[in-house]
Amino acid sequence: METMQQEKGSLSIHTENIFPIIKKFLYSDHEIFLRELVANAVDATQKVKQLASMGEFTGELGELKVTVKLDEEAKTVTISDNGIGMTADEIKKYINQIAFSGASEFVEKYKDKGGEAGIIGHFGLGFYSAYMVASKVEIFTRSYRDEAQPVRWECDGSTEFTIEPTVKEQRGTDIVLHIAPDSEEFLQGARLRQILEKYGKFLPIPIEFEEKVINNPTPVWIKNPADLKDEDYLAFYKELYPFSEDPLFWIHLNVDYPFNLTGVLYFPKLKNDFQLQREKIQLYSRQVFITDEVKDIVPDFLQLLHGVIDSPDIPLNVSRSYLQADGNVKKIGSYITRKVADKLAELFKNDREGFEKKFGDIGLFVKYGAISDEKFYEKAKDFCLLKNTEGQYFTFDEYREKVKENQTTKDDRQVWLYTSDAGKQDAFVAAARKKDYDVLVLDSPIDSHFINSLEQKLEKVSVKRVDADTVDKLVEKEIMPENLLSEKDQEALKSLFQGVADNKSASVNIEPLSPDDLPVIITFPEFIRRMMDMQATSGQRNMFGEMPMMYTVSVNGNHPLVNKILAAEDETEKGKLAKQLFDLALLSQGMLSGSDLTAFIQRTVSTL
Ligand SMILES: Nc1ncnc2c1ncn2[C@@H]1O[C@H](COP(=O)(O)OP(=O)(O)OP(=O)(O)O)[C@@H](O)[C@H]1O
Repeated sequence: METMQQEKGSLSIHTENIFPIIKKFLYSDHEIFLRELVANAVDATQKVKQLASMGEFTGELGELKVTVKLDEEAKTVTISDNGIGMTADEIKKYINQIAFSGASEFVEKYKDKGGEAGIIGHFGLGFYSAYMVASKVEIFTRSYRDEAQPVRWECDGSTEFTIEPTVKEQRGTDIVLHIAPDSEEFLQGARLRQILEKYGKFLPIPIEFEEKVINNPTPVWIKNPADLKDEDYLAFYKELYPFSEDPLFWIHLNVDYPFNLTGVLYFPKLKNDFQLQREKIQLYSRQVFITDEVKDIVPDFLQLLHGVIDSPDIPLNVSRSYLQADGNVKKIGSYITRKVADKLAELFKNDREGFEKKFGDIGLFVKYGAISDEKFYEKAKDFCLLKNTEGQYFTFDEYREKVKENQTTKDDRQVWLYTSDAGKQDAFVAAARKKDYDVLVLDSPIDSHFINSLEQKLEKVSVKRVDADTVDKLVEKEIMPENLLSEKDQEALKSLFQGVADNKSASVNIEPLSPDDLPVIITFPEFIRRMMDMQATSGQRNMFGEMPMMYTVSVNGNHPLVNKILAAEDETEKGKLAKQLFDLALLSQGMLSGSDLTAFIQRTVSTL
């Protein structure tokens, strides 16, 4: 065994203040010290295992593990491993120089940008992150090399360190943190356990804390898909999200070129509430949890999925703007997008019926993807389904065929009709169905955006809500019914109803509808209504401000009751009739409320 003596030295530091700076920058994320030190300990065990497999280490490997110990009285937290260990020279090189250069590089880079969100928790500051919580750190280590002298290193966060021979029986490293007075929260067992479970739940070797192993070293994503059953994937889902409903299906990701990535993505039952996203995709790097804020790595719509992505190729120690420009990160986004689209296409092709049943739960996701990602749309256009009021499902092409005959306008455009609420818009749906028009159900919060993007993408298709116009005008045909009323009668009706509506947002039209249609119909012009809907769902302050919804009052010139108004002698009688018909139209659109509704009911009762 080589002999060594105590040695003192000074870290080659350009600024004396590095530790206070580290402390300040990492303010919000002190807890990652444990992630960093445990990850180093795991790496050390992996290294000795690798040496053994290459025949460079022939001793007893033993059961490789990492142990975290808390000593409340001594105010220390110790991270121990039986990994590769370090010689005195290695400590000098790896701890005094390399680890330190990592820390000083960090400070150099970010000293002016301490506030930039995102960098902080992601930056693997490595060994020196110990000084965020410790006033003094000791290392006891014994290298795997037989002849190596065990050493003890100590540094109190100043630029001075001590290194000296020590006694240590076992191969490996103990890192002893003397917790600083301002970090005593880390002297609580429950807090340490919480941090270990957050970052270390799937580390590849056992992590022991308070006599219990806290991790599952072989999560499904690192296994071979061929060896896994559905139960395994479902059990893993429960492990990730104990309180969630089972997912619908999943994709096992596995790629090693041009970047390294494994993972499992699950499709949850989304229903219609994509605002309520509690569970998130978790990002790991070699089984170390990094974050569940993946918005710079995974395209927005994919964030509706759940599961795990593990990639050592995602740069974590850089700022957000850099991340977005990073080539690997972009490729990862498009790889996942392609995999997800392929999986959906395969499900659609192999089991159309099953796919239709699931569509209620994944439609929101598919539509969101189709709107926001051109490449996804290219695939999704063949499996994105439209459902009609009869509960039948169609692809875009199938639907085009279905309505071609009956819903093509005189200028050769198709009009696709939809309802956003089949119950409320029942009268309009019924009118359209009577004309043999098909009506789609598009009632999810994303649909106003989806419809807009459909119109831009599909040639010669307009999409209109059933109450966007009177039924004859929804699909403008060659032959429009003629107006039988005289100009004078039309004028008279117009000013009568304008008076009754008493509303600047209402415009009155006299129209030659069928006598079977309702006498007065209130409709909302598609374009403005949709823009307002879109702004409401995207939660922006909108350019329409508090503007009331514009609507059209269509008076059916061919209805007997309208003729009765014209025939009435007395002006008050005319007014009364018109008011009653107008209120009925409001009622059918759910727009009659408060004292107007009460008055309407009383008036109606008194006529019976
Ligand atoms: N428990 C340990 N056992 C053996 N060597 C260790 C241990 N902890 C640290 N080291 C050595 O010290 C070096 C520096 O560690 P540090 O954590 O600062 O940086 P890193 O692990 O190389 O990178 P990162 O910044 O990503 O953590 C390691 O590369 C390793 O060689």
